[in-house]
Parts: sequence; C-alpha cells; structure tokens
Amino acid sequence: MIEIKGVTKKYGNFTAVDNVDIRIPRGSFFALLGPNGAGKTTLIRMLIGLAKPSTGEILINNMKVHRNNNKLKKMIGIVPQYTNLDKELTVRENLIFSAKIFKIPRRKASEKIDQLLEFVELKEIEDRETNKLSGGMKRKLMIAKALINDPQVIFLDEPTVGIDLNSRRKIWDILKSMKKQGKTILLTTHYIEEADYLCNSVSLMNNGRIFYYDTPENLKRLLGEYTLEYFNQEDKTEYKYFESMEEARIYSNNIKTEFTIRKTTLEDVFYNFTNRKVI
Ligand SMILES: Nc1ncnc2c1ncn2[C@@H]1O[C@H](COP(=O)(O)OP(=O)(O)OP(=O)(O)O)[C@@H](O)[C@H]1O
Repeated sequence: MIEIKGVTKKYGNFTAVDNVDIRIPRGSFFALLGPNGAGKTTLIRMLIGLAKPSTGEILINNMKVHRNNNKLKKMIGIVPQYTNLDKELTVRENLIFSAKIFKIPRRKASEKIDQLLEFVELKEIEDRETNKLSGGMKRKLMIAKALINDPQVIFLDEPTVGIDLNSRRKIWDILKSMKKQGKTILLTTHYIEEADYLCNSVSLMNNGRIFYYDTPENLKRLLGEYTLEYFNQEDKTEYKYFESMEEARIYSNNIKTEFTIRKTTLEDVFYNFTNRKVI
C-alpha cells in the first residue's frame, strides 16, 4: 500500500506538487496522467526518496519514505525516465552489476538473471553491449533491472516513451504479467491508451494538483459514456458528451456537417480536463 499524505513540494516560491493525497492499495496498477510540467516526476522522485516533500509524508507498506531508508529501497523497483544502464557493459553484465548492489549471492543472482532475461525476451542478446541496443530493448533491460531484487512495488516514469508500437505492446505484456504477479505498480505516461489498457486506477494531475482519481471506466462515465464528434462550420472539431447513445442521436439531428458517435475514451477525459473545461 502506498500512502501519499498531504504532500507538497516547493522550489522557492514555486509549488511543483500541491497538497496531494492518494492511497494506492496493494496489488493495484495506478497511472499518473498529466501534461508536461504537471508535477508527475517530482511526485515520483519523492515516492522513491530522491526528493524530500516540503510538507506531508509518504508511506510505503507502512514505512516512511526517506533517502536513507535502505529497508524500503530493497522493496521497490524503479524504471526512471532516462536510461540508468551502463553503456559499456553487456545486457547480462548490467544485471549482474545490479544484483551485486543488492548483495544477491552469485548463484541465486545467476538464476534470477536467466529468469528475468527470459521474461523480458532479451536472453538471446544477453552478451550484446548495451550501447548497441534499440530504445525498446533498453527499456526492457531497465524493467529487468528494476525487478532484480523482486520488489513488491514498482515505479515507472514514462516506460514506453519514444518506442515503436510493437515494442510498446511487448512492454505492455511485461507490465500486465507483473500486475498478474500481484505487484503494486505506479506509472506515469503521456500515452493515455496505455493507462486505459493497463491500469485499474488513474489520476489526472495538473499544476501540481490531483484533480481526479478513479477507475478509467468511472472517469469516462463522469464525462458521458458516448461522444458525438463533428467538424463545425468554423473548421473546429466539437465534442459533446452524452450518457446514452439515444441522447447523442437526438442531438445529432440538428448537426448539418459530418459527425460520428462513439464510446468516450480516456483521451476525451484527458483532453477535456487539460483544456480546463468543466466535466
Ligand atoms: N529542481 C527543480 N527546481 C525548480 N523547479 C523544478 C525542479 N524540478 C521540477 N521543477 C518544476 O516543477 C514543475 C513540475 O515538473 P515535473 O518534472 O515534475 O513535471 P512532469 O509532470 O513530470 O512533466 P513531464 O511530463 O514533462 O516530465 C515544472 O514546472 C518544473 O519546471
């Protein structure tokens, strides 16, 4: 269980994270969505003990997060936004290095590394130098690295950014298997369909504050389950949201241009939210 209690982070007079309160139950897959500069990375940095809240506190499995909490460090895995791999080492050597940091005995580490390399489908290229890997392969290796200590809680900051569609889907499968294993996962992402597909709860963050926190289904229901989309006479796309298909159809009778009626997506919720319209 992750408990974020009244957490604020200030840089001088600027408030990057503003009084955030969230409880993430054990075994849930939680997404933090928000535009650039919303405060997502700052919040993650506080969650992993890299930054200290100005006020408030964070507990993971009832333990207070702070930089020197080594017991806690053993329980969490981190996939940061930027690569944390040693470019000079091979795929396998990177994992050996991580295992050494956690003081995992050699034989046990070797078994664990074999298992992780199979899991992220990098076994065949375990001897390849890391600087010769594609972006998607590097991400998979970073996920394996985060799992070396068998953590119960995993933080991923934009795990699929800049990766092609096929690799992204492979990473989604890896993340889904992690969810199935009962791990508590928190991820930030700009790909809304990623949050919709993977997560059982989503929060929308902007200007350091959490505005909505619910299941993707409930967030869509909040807006209206059906979306009527049309290109208006001023050459702008209009979106109208309705509780039923019937209501959308009735409204569409007055529209003179082409339109579509479709199910509301999490992207609609996000668009609506970040354009500061009232839901
Ligand atoms: N060390 C710092 N000193 C001053 N301001 C900072 C610092 N770190 C972050 N900020 C500011 O805090 C705000 C939130 O930044 P943060 O990186 O958390 O956003 P984000 O939601 O992760 O954005 P992105 O999606 O672009 O990664 C931004 O306005 C940023 O400029």
